[in-house]
Amino acid sequence: MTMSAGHLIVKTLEAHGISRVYAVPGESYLDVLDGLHDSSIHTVVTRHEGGAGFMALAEGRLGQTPGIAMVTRGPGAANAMIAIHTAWQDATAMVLFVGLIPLADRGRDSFQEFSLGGWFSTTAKGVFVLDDEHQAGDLVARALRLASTGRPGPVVVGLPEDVLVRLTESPLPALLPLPTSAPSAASLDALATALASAQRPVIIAGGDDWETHTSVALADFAAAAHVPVLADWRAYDVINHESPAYAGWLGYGRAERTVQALNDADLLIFIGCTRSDVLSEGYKAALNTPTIVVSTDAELIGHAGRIDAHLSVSPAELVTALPQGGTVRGTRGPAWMDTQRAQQLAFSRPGPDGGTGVDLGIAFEALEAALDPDRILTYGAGNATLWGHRYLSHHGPKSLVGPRNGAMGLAVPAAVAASIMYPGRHVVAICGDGDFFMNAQELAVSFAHGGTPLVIVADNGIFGTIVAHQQNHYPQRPSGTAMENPNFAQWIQSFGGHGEFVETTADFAPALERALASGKPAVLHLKTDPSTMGPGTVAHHELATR
Ligand SMILES: CC(=O)[C@](C)(O)C(=O)O
Repeated sequence: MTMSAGHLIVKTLEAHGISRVYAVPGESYLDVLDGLHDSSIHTVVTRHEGGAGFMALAEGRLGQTPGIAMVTRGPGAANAMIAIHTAWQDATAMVLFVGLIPLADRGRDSFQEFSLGGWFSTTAKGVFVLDDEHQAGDLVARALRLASTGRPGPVVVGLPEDVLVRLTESPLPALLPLPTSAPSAASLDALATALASAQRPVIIAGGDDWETHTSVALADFAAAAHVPVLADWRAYDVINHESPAYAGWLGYGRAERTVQALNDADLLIFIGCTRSDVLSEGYKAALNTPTIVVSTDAELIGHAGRIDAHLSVSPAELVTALPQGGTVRGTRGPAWMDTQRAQQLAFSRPGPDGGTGVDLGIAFEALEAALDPDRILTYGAGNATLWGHRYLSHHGPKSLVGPRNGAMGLAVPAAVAASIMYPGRHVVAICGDGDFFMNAQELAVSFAHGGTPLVIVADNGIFGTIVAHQQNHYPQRPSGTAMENPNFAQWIQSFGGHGEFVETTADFAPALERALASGKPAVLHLKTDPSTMGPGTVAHHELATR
């Protein structure tokens, strides 16, 4: 069948199971937009390309296909860059389509021209340009595949506007199954032997590649084998927090004890993640501990320190092939795991922070109790996220989106996308005031597409993480870290949403109940104490020195 390259791109996306694209329109890719007009794909128009990119990232993390964003030429690509960096560092599958200037105008510094490869090549798995209309389908199929295989990540595809309208008779590309593998009997034996002789093993699980049954299999195995499981930074949803093996998480704001567990361990098994900069506390913790890594990334990008074995399989391929946990206990009793677990339960038990305004320690206890177990939580960056990390629980995979690269502005667009994807589930963005207003505009998209996210904004009027660093290095000289905020409750009300301005701790729980019952996109604007830098025992100086 004859069709334009732009339409063939849309047909290929449909055939690959893509159900939504997140787009800021541009005249450079009109033909793709035209193809979307009659497509089963739902086009979610966002208000900023950073929002489109972050929503695609959320789709890639919470769904079954890479997330798709579409933007136009230099300005659009520039705005979308933050999501590509995040998807790269976080290892999340997404494809960014960028409409480009016509081929004939190339190299003349024509209107909005830029170098796609120059901008993205160091932070994407691949950068392709469609220079031949007959390749349109194959290029899209290749981009989707590359985004998902090995270490997942972002792929960028440039679409010159004149190539998009050319006609082609190329057929839809065949759907290629993704590669599968299985751990060898020898590597499983070696893993079992190492586990059976370890007294203090720890499993560290992370990445996006978890489903309910694989997460349950991991939890069952670990509990029976008496091995505590720690979650990677902002991958806390890899395991049900009610599992007796779940022992907390690593990364900024972590319990001291989780790092201690790494340092005390005599065997570390990383599944779906690596001993990264953040996990190793800046390339310091447990670098020389006997280590088994389970990852489909042959290069193990970002891994620091010792490796005794690398099983090149996915978490699913490993955990469904594991022996019964009870067979690899050796002489290890439950004490090591139980101690870690007990300490995690204590760490995650909310308590008051003190200070003025809304006490987040108390508010988050109410939040944890009010949310359904299948809640989806989204985060941006900043100290405000730490209350959620510490006090809110996950009960299964694909229920968290947070920037492992520390990118601000992710929480709102991720929540909007999550709520469009999963209507009826509680979706809550946990934001500081800095993070919230970096991409707050994307809440407008919820009104157009039916999502009902709740945003909790902890407004202390400062970029708190940076103030914590300043207190450590330049005491009593805060500089460049203050903000003036509008009333965010009135702001969301002006859209037709539910907004409440909450100034006292006692007012929080009733406001939360009303927000969840409202059936509308909602913002709870909490005034909080700028001198409270983090939850509970996370002291100012401790965050600042990390
Ligand atoms: C704690 C902090 O602000 C970080 C590390 O930048 C983040 O939240 O990503």
